[in-house]
Amino acid sequence: MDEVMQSAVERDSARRAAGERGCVPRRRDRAQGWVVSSASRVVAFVPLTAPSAMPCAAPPSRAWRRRAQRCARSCSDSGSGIWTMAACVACDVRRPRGSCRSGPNAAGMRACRRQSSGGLRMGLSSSAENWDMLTLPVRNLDEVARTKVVVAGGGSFGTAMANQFAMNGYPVTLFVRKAHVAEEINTQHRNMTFFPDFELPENITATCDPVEAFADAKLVVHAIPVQVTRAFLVEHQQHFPKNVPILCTSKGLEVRELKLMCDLIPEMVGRSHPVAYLSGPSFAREMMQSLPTAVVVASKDHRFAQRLAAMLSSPSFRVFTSKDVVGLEVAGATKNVVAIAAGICEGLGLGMNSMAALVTRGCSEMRRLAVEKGGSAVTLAGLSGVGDTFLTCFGPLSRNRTVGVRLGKGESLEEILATSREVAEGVETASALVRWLARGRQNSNIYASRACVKYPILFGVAAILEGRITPNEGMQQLLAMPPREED
Ligand SMILES: NC(=O)C1=CN([C@@H]2O[C@H](COP(=O)(O)OP(=O)(O)OC[C@H]3O[C@@H](n4cnc5c(N)ncnc54)[C@H](O)[C@@H]3O)[C@@H](O)[C@H]2O)C=CC1
Ligand SMILES: O=C(CO)COP(=O)(O)O
Repeated sequence: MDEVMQSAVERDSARRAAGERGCVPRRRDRAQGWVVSSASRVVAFVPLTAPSAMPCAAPPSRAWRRRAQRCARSCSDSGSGIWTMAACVACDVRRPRGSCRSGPNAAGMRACRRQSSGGLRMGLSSSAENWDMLTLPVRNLDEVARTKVVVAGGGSFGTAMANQFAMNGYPVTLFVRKAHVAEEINTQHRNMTFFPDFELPENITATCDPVEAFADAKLVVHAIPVQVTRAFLVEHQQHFPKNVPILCTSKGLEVRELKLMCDLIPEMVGRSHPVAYLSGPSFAREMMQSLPTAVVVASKDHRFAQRLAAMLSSPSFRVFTSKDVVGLEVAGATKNVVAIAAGICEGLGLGMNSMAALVTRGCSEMRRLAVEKGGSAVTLAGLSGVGDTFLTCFGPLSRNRTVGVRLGKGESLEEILATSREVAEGVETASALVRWLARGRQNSNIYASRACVKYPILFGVAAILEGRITPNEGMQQLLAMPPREED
């Protein structure tokens, strides 16, 4: 057992090593976990378990596997479901001498059983009040294996989401545009365009045929860039199964009609489809590496958000829920523009004082805008607000930040876009945002609106992207603003 109970540091480094080698969880072990292996050897064993349980980073010892299997069988016999087994396995890992029946959490287990006819949260920190809903989509392997998830968009985030669902046992169909991408995923289990270094689980398949893709889908994950979402839905929504739930991961504001995804998607697909929105600091590459990540799923239907959280959660992926769809959506759209500003600051070499000031004031603009549109300031202080802003402003993997850095170094926007393979949503969203803020004004008057004074960073970035001012002039204008009370 000691070899399994490694220190947190050892655990982390082993998982990171697995990620760096391009290893992915390949198959579900009989003890209800994932064997993470390279071509030649097992690198780690990750028990399939609820979010706060820690994975172990060493291959399981034979004694541990026997105990875990016994534990899992006993849970299975009592009809407690897979999450119960997983929790027991995790519990067993952490308490070498404990077992399902005699462990220190036996009382909690009984309480959970009473609450939810089989749901169990042994050793986990949060309350069990909603556990019955959380257990639903992962109650048993057969049910999970029948729950087809379709991910629309074979870009970097679509692939990372597909990987996340597939690792949790769901059969995933990636709906992609290019035949060669589908072919590579089906035959080589790799998305050679975005993640050639990662082997995908075998329960991910890909197709370009919308009829085949969406047939029998139980959940559609939307990972298509914001500006092409309308056209995408016009073309393909007819193939969606009736009332199929949708999880949207795109972040931005539509240029054409100044709509957030939470306005656009229900309008396009009809109100009968439950829709949830995922946001938060989550670089696709780090998710592929199974590096610890925390996100938020927001939906007006909290039960739906909880259901999705349960489907997505894994030892390296923590999913919070929220009802504040507007706050989360405004944050996700705006942080990309703030990240372009941060990149410009970096590209101009203005130092860390100015960077910290700029990002902080950017967060303040985001918060004011979200509250103005009906969101909550609490959301803006959370993962989808400052969390994602920090990641995108300071993280070298950010495409929006990279656009800013290149602008700051003197490249033109045309040059940058012509040489970028992936979408940087902030570019189009910036000009949509200023029009949204200055609603009612003629285009030529937008920069003379009161909103321009209230949101100087958002307007500044838009003006730079539209070529009205240079990055240097943009920064000078910010510094030249009159002193005011901090808000
Ligand atoms: N990459 C990341 O780390 C994260 C991205 N996101 C968001 O996810 C969304 C998608 O981003 P990525 O996958 O990273 O973008 P990407 O640029 O990597 O891929 C976009 C995908 O959309 C497809 N696509 C483009 N136009 C299409 C059309 N008309 N019809 C069908 N498919 C089309 C492309 O073929 C490509 O596969 C964006 O809104 C982004 O902000 C959210 C969190 C993290
Ligand atoms: O939204 C993201 C991470 O949460 C990705 O940001 P970029 O689009 O700037 O890479």
